[in-house]
Amino acid sequence: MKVTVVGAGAVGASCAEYIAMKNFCSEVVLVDIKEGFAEGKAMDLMQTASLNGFDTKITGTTGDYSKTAGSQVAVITSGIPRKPGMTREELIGINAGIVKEVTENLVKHSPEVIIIVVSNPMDTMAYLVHKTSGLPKHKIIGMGGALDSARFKYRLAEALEAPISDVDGMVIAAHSDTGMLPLLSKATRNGVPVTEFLNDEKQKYVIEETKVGGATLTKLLGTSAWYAPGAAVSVMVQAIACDQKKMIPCSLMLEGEYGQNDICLGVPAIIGKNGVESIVNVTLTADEQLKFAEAANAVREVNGDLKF
Ligand SMILES: NC(=O)c1ccc[n+]([C@@H]2O[C@H](COP(=O)([O-])OP(=O)(O)OC[C@H]3O[C@@H](n4cnc5c(N)ncnc54)[C@H](O)[C@@H]3O)[C@@H](O)[C@H]2O)c1
Ligand SMILES: O=C(O)C[C@H](O)C(=O)O
Repeated sequence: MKVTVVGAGAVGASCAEYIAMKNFCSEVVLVDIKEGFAEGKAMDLMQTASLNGFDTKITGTTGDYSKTAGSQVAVITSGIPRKPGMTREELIGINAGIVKEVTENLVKHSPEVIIIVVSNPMDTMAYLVHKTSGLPKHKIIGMGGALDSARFKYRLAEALEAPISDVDGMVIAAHSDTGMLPLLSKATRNGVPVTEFLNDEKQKYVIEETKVGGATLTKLLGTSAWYAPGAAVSVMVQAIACDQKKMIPCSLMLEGEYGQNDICLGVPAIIGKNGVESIVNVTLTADEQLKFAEAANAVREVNGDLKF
């Protein structure tokens, strides 16, 4: 499988590295706008191949999309990241233009491509790709839930004082500081609801720390995170490449599911060779339904700032 990653910055390079290390792709093409940057990252990564034992060929290009032709999957990470104190939504002014232009270039050279959208504000950028790419809806997947769920599991393991392999859980709704919905009611430790182990204070801690997971790292790093985002994308690319039919929460165009229409929001989905194989309808509590609807209202407002 040939995969293109647009944006050879922190997330793009990390994602290319994880994909290569897992050795399931024949080729990864990195694209960046900064002269020589993608070529340099590709060369540096290729020089880890003999050390890390992978055969994936990684190449780089400065904006030559003919090199991406025939990609089955493309990941859009191009755009600016937030700085401490900013919200993801504040990035829309710069990132919308970048994501639109990149999408047009990708589809021109790979009309059958499946696009994974990473650039922020991600739910709105995924919506923009739907409105501008002409691709069918099962081929556009926003990455947020996979990362947020990994952070949820990290916080659950911390609160439970348990190994992460013992815990399971999922985050849906918006990829934003306020609109994330960690499904505590469904989270388990080896099949036992975590609510049986955690008191109210610990439950609240896990939920709040999960929601601001990206902001916490941005404050510590001075820019946003890249290892877990890169790993989350690689899991999604592998689910497509290997037709795993894995259930992963992703930001998808909703047409009636979860009571929403004409919006991209995080919902559990089965991911396989066609991209989105199906959306999974999970029964939410009344409180979760309310929070999901509130998150949708907030994302809809941000989408209103888009110009097509
Ligand atoms: N959805 C998520 O969960 C998630 C997670 C982490 C980061 N992000 C977002 O991903 C984006 C990238 O973050 P980063 O930390 O990698 O930033 P970064 O600055 O390290 O890398 C971005 C790269 O995009 C390139 N770029 C800009 N315009 C381009 C264009 N038109 N064509 C090709 N390349 C272009 C830049 O030159 C840069 O190398 C940000 O918007 C960030 O908010 C999203
Ligand atoms: O927090 C950010 O701005 C980047 C990304 O969305 C993340 O969650 O790490």
